[in-house]
Amino acid sequence: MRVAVLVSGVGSIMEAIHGRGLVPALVLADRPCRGLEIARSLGIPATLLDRGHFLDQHHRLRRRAYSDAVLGALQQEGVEFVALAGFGTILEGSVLEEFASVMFNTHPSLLPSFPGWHAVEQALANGVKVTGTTVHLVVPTVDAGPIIAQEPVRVLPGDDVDSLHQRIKEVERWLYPSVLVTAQHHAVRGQSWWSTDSFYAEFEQEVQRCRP
Ligand SMILES: Nc1nc2c(c(=O)[nH]1)N[C@@H](CN(C=O)c1ccc(C(=O)N[C@@H](CCC(=O)O)C(=O)O)cc1)CN2
Ligand SMILES: NCC(=O)N[C@@H]1O[C@H](COP(=O)([O-])[O-])[C@@H](O)[C@H]1O
Repeated sequence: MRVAVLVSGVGSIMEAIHGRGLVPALVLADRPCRGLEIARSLGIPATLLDRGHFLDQHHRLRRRAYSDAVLGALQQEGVEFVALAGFGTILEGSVLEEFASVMFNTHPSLLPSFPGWHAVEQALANGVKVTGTTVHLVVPTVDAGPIIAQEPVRVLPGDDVDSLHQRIKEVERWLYPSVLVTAQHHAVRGQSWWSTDSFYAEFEQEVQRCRP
């Protein structure tokens, strides 16, 4: 299955996906970031599709124009499966339709708590004792897609955003690839494959094999 990973940050989740043998056909970033550098160092085709180049568009059209450009880049590489890994731009329109039920995201909270771009900060600000990570399908409403997997992470005394986020990432780096490795054997565009017994059974085996 030809997989694309979309990044905006340091790329440690993308690196973990690669480390589990799921070699991306393309890594795409919406801004210059270390994730692109890591991809190139791994010999993975890497594209900067800078969303800053779409600022001349009217705000309402900007996101649509950018999303259409992402779709074009994915189609050019024959991508069949998309994993967002710290990708910082909200997508809309045809790219979401084209990759319905085969576009994934990993989010650093237990959705529906703390959606958005500042989930770890919000968990600390609200004083929760347990947060975690969520793997979900990407739909037009941000962080509202069907949940595929979740894992809890305890908040420790003295945690700050960095320390808590690093512990969450430690979980993401085994949980997200476990979902993706399994899903590539079951995912069918436009079908609710994630609620089948066969997917869940294989996913559980993958988790038992890879959970630290
Ligand atoms: N249609 C969807 N697009 C995206 C989703 C999604 O679920 N549906 N997930 C996000 C990833 N994400 C949270 O997991 C997320 C990323 C970015 C934002 C956001 O507010 N972005 C701002 C700019 C933020 C910045 O760069 O400072 C924006 O796009 O205006 C919220 C949630 C990826 N896309
Ligand atoms: N709302 C989206 C969001 O916050 N995504 C988060 O960005 C980080 C990327 O880490 P990385 O750059 O080290 O791969 C991950 O923790 C991911 O959950």
